[in-house]
Amino acid sequence: MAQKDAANGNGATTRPPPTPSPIRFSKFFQANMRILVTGGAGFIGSHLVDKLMENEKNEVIVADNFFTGSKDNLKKWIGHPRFELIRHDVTEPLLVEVDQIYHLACPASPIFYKHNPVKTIKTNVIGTLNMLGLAKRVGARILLTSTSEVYGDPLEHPQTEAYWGNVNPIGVRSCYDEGKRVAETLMFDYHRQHGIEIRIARIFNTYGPRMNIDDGRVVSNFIAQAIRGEALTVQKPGTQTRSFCYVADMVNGLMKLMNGDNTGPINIGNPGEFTMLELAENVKELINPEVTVTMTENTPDDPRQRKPDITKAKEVLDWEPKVVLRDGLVLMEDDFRERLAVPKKTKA
Ligand SMILES: NC(=O)c1ccc[n+]([C@@H]2O[C@H](COP(=O)([O-])OP(=O)(O)OC[C@H]3O[C@@H](n4cnc5c(N)ncnc54)[C@H](O)[C@@H]3O)[C@@H](O)[C@H]2O)c1
Ligand SMILES: O=c1ccn([C@@H]2O[C@H](COP(=O)(O)OP(=O)(O)O[C@H]3OC[C@@H](O)[C@H](O)[C@H]3O)[C@@H](O)[C@H]2O)c(=O)[nH]1
Repeated sequence: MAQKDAANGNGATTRPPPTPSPIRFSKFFQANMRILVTGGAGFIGSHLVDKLMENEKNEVIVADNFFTGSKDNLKKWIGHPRFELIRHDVTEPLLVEVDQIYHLACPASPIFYKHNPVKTIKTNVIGTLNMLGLAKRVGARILLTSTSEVYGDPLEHPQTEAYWGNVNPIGVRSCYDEGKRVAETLMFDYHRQHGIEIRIARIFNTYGPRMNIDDGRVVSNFIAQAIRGEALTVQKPGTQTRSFCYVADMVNGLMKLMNGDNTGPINIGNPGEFTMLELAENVKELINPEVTVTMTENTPDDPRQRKPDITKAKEVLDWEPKVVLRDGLVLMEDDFRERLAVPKKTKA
């Protein structure tokens, strides 16, 4: 029971939250909500920025080092009076005046986060410390995009937020898994010690338009392979499972979490669970029935199963995903075909 309470973030704060800028309480000047999105040039971040920019009361600042993200993802906002883009690495302090911080900066694809593992840890630990320091100074609310990888290779299925996980602390994925676990710890310590308003989302594998074509994650790999007419590379054994969430559902969940009352951690993901062989069959059927499926070597510590229990998100956020995998794959196909310049064959 103690485990459940701690996982739900019931640790009491010892201090009142820091005071936000006086402009928040100004009588005559209607200030906009100033929102910082770290990692906003990336896949999820840029979709979040699109949604935040729809609200004319929001001013959005993106801070990104462009390691996996791109200005291209934000091109429609560059030059907009309510939008600012800063080339910045979150491992360095950032001085901006904001009311909310969506802290996404961190490579998400295993290929990229394993590329420079020490940098990945610095991004998760020093980057999160810096953003918490900023939140403390300006009295901002901060949301961390944590991950299903905090559950490691889970021994409980599906995973609830109360599960403490089964993570290898010294493996090749640890820079990310353990990095995010420390980031969660820092969030709760700043909350308890300094009264910072925190929100933690545990995101499950998310897919959709605008993913890097060479991102290396399974959905983008299979879709690009199917469009190019290449074999779909299922890593062994192929029976490992994942739950895939469409990006629009994810953004909706993150915004509800930020603007709600619950600190989290809260699982945000789609509970539909598929083996990688099933995913390959779906992609093949929907996108290119002529491609073959080939079995390839897997990487160390690949989790065997993952499925979110989203009871808490339903209860406290009134959130659940709307887009089923087969619909989401088709939406993503259109975007990938455009970027790969391979139009759909029309039936003769
Ligand atoms: N997409 C998923 O399936 C998934 C699942 C779980 C958690 N998440 C988390 O969500 C967040 C966004 O994921 P994504 O899929 O959009 O990944 P992404 O790689 O497309 O985006 C990450 C962004 O962060 C930037 N970045 C990386 N290191 C940085 C640094 N040190 N300083 C500043 N910017 C930096 C990158 O350039 C990129 O724009 C990440 O924190 C990731 O861990 C994603
Ligand atoms: O070409 C491929 C790529 C991957 N895979 C398999 O597909 C499964 C999913 O792999 P992905 O690379 O998409 O990523 P994972 O689900 O392991 O991690 C993902 O979800 C949790 C997030 O925190 C991570 O940031 C995200 O990358 C793995 O079992 C992997 O072995 C293939 O079968 N073929």
